[in-house]
Amino acid sequence: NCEICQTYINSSWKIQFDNFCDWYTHLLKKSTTRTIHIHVLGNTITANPDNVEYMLKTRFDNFPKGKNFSAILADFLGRGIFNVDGDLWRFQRKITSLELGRASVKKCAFEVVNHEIDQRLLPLLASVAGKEDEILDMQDVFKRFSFDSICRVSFGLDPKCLDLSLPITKFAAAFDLASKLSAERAMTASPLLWKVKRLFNVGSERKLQRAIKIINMLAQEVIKQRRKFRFSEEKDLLSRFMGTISDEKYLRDIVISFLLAGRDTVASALTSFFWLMSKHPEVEAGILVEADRVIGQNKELTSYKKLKELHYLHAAVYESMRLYPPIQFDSKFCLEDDHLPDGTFVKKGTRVTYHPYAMGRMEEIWGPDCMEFKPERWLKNDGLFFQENPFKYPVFQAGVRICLGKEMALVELKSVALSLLRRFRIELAQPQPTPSFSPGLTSTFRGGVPVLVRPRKAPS
Ligand code: HEM
Repeated sequence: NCEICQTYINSSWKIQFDNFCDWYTHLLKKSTTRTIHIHVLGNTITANPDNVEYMLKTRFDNFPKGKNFSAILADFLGRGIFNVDGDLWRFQRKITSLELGRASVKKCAFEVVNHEIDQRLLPLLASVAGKEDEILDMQDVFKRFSFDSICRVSFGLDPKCLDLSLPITKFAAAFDLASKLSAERAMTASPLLWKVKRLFNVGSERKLQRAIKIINMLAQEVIKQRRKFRFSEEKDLLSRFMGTISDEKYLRDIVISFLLAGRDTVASALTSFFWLMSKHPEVEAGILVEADRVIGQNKELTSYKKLKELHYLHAAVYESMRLYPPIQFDSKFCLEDDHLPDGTFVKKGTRVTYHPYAMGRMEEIWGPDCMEFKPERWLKNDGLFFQENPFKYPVFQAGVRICLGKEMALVELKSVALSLLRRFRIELAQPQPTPSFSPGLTSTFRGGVPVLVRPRKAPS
């Protein structure tokens, strides 16, 4: 009898909303506690920062990923860090945070990313700049860029050196499909539906298994090449794992989790950032003015230290992910009956989801102008960036399992933004008033983002 569940089952939310997350945002705004429950999914969803802090920090142990959710992603992510709790998670988190936390890795990430930009991204854009008939899908370009970057930083490999039986685009398509079909599993009213399909290897489950097979080939090749290049002498994340794990399947799961972590999130953040830039020339101008002041006119960015001095750019990147978080929502599983700080009772076994996309649109968190794109909201009077409470902005998650690649991601986002904006003006090839997202584990623009690239008259 629940109206919301009826709307979910017959998909009638599509009449009013372009995106599923917009419908949830609407429901969460109407709720006085900013928490709702979708009975048919057994899912409590919240946009209340106190609840988010409670589940991600205060009562972290009572809100793990859980077996039900892990089962949904098990075929795709196996025992990779994104899909496990307990000792398996602690082990991978420890190795990863030690490796990614090293100052030398941050410096190396800056160098790798800027090398990728200079050698691949800029020449690609320059080759189409100013040509009216050359349309580029920025989303696709950013997926390639972030794939190369994560392979080089985390695995110490350039994808070009992989001896692949299929073109890299086939792997990319398989990745996108596996992410979409795995996310769709989570949206079915009963897990029985996809489990039966998997048992008989039919429909979407058949496609998913095929995509996973292709992804496994890629991960296998990464491990093979790393071994060939004498991993023990190298210092990269994969070599660290290979030094302690001999189980090939486990290593493969780890590689796949890092590809997903590093490729899709960064590509998604860059895509929505440039989509917003095409609509906000005043912000673009602000970034260029700051760059000229801090780096110097006609001078190139040469150090990680200088990048950190670009506060307006940093604010613009944060602001863009406030409105368009790469991971729009994220779910945990309640182990024992609990009460959230807003008074919501959560029964043992319930899926509990925090919703960064909706949280970025809440007036009580961001004020009455919450729907506007305003990097200034992140700056103090002295123009320095001000870090908001992470539980109000859980774009990188927050608390005990906060994203381990945050710093690396910010280096990538800011370096790409700066390099491209200083050389080109990127315009949408077709008007696209609001983004429409396709289902997936990370937010993806349906149909990509086709653009025209124009050279800037004089480099600023
Ligand atoms: C804009 C880019 C990024 C965003 C928005 C982002 C966001 C997130 C979020 C929301 C989670 C929690 C996911 C979950 O538990 O279900 C997460 C976890 C994680 N992220 Fe990121 N991420 C980004 C880039 C990266 C990059 C480049 C890496 C590189 C290695 C990375 C590595 C990780 C890892 C290892 C975890 C798992 C942490 C754990 O479970 O303890 N992320 N990230």
